[in-house]
Amino acid sequence: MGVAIDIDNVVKMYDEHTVIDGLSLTIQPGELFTLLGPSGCGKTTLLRMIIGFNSVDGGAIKVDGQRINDVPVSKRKMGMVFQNYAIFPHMTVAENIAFGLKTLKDSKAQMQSKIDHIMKVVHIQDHHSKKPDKLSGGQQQRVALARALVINPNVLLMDEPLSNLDAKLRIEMRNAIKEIQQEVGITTVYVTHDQEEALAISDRIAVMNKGVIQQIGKPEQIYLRPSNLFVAQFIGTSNVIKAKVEKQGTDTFIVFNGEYKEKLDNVVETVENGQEVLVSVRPQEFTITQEASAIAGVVESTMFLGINTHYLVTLTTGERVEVVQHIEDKAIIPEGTNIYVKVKPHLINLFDVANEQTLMKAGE
Ligand SMILES: Nc1ncnc2c1ncn2[C@@H]1O[C@H](COP(=O)(O)OP(=O)(O)OP(=O)(O)O)[C@@H](O)[C@H]1O
Repeated sequence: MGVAIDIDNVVKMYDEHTVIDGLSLTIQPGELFTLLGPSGCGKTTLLRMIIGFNSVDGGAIKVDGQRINDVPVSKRKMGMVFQNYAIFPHMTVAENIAFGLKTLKDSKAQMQSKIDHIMKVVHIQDHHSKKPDKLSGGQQQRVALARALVINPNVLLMDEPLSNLDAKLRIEMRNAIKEIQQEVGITTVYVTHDQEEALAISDRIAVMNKGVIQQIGKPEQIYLRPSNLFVAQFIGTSNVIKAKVEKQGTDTFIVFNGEYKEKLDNVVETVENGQEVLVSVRPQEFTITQEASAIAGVVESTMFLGINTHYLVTLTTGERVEVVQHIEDKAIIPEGTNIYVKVKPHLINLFDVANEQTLMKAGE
């Protein structure tokens, strides 16, 4: 089911400027693999190298072990869906989809059967005679998807396909894309800068920054155990606060503000007693408590958002953190209240101050 894609030490230069300098990753057959990163990090550049719109200036791209660097776009058997749909306004839905089949030498009956089939797969069959201006954004994107899939490609490439849709439709369409991708079983490379979308849709994610892969993993691995501070801050919201490691025999503790400490079970052995570290704590990984032994702070602002309440808290260290409490946890705390916060030790992550790399054990 699907093909494997090997990206082996690839380089991309625009004029004299190197934007990707020796990037490697492997995409498994049939998986939905997402390239995630901030604007300008090189996601689209890499996607365009895979389909062949961009030259490969070093290294190799292989599909099922075959090097494709010099294979023309039309011979790569790949389908692509763009942010702006790129469907033709003067053609009906069915004509747009048929356009993808033009280069194949199918009989009329074969073409019709392929078009009918793919319209059903993407749930657009009831609109086959409509022009795109009579369709919603989501329906237009389904047409673009059908046109990419109708040629029965080996690989599907999607570049920010949901960016032009409103928030509600984006969620509906990401579910639809995931379902269709699984039904077809096609190896898919998906580009987005939206971390929530990436978490929701992907089998695996590569987080990129400045042309360099920061981490590759399943959504929950990347969220729970980010490999460096960039990933911790790019995926979701993370507060970063300073703390010190304390070692007592075989036990490791993290000490905040010189006094409040928690025992940690999943820190690498190489951390040293007294080592200063950066700790990333997501807003929901704090607990507000009455215990004076925890980290003291004052509530600067309170925002009630229904299911959760968000607090901006200034700690006595001067650090400002966002704290989220579930509605069931506590009564709403007014601004100006002195509070204490604790962390949930199994969820927080420690990073080296110097290189900002994780100090947590791999695979946890
Ligand atoms: N045709 C080009 N010529 C010169 N530089 C380019 C070209 N295309 C992209 N770049 C540069 O290469 C870098 C990577 O761009 P790319 O479009 O791949 O990033 P991206 O992560 O997809 O960002 P976005 O989400 O904004 O599209 C950027 O610094 C960009 O300015």
